[in-house]
Amino acid sequence: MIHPSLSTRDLTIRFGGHTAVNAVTCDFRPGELTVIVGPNGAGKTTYFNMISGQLTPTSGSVEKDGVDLTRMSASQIARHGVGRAFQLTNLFPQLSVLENIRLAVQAQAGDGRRFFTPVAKLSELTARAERYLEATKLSDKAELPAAALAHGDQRKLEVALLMAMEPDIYMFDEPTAGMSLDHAPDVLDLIAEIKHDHSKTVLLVEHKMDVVRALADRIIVLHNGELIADGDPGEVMSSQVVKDVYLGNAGEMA
Ligand SMILES: Nc1ncnc2c1ncn2[C@@H]1O[C@H](COP(=O)(O)OP(=O)(O)OP(=O)(O)O)[C@@H](O)[C@H]1O
Repeated sequence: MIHPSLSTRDLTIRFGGHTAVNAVTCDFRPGELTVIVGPNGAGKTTYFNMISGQLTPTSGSVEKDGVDLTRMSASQIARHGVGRAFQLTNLFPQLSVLENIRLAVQAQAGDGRRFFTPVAKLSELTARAERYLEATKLSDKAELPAAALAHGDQRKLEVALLMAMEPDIYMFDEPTAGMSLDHAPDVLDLIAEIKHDHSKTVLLVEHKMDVVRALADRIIVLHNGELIADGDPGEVMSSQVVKDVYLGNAGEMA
């Protein structure tokens, strides 16, 4: 059995009297893509927010490769190799697409604070940035200001920035939300490629069943903040407990 790269133990958060995530214990392993499903308000995003440090749990813990991340800030957690795709929060809108990726590569290389970069080093960083540009099919947009990208291309740029961080754990929260049908396959192909790298662990929150079917190695189901099912996609989706949960949410799992 492969050793878990990421674990949550009894992870819990309460907002006032409301327990949004309740004692979720789960291990995630390299080479595995886990899709987290559940009805609206089940606690999926809140669970993600505790793993990536946007929220501090009320109790329980998050551990990566034996390191306790529970009380760390979001940026410390990112430096420990947990990368989450965010909508444009780490983007410089006026800089070109390539420059944005190069800055992310530079930050990953530990040169983020250096004002002057030697030319040889700069060309190496640019070459790496160009690889991510190509992987995300944005090469023809390299010189455009990031702000000028259409929504679908901005989502691809988010993935490029995430790849440039070279995280061990990739977290995606509805990566194709709001995307047109012609752009979504590119992003899904990228995630599929990431999952083929067996050193990476991928966590995905997703409502769209075609996306879940295409990518999931494993599905976990949250309901009212609790983990109610965990396992092989076919088994989980056909289980009675999942059918019961979704019965009152017809149409949600399209
Ligand atoms: N900062 C907060 N303060 C108070 N309540 C919150 C906060 N964040 C989340 N909640 C509550 O926690 C519960 C879980 O919300 P969460 O957004 O994690 O669900 P979700 O499964 O991601 O839903 P969706 O699929 O609709 O995105 C909800 O009842 C929500 O109202």
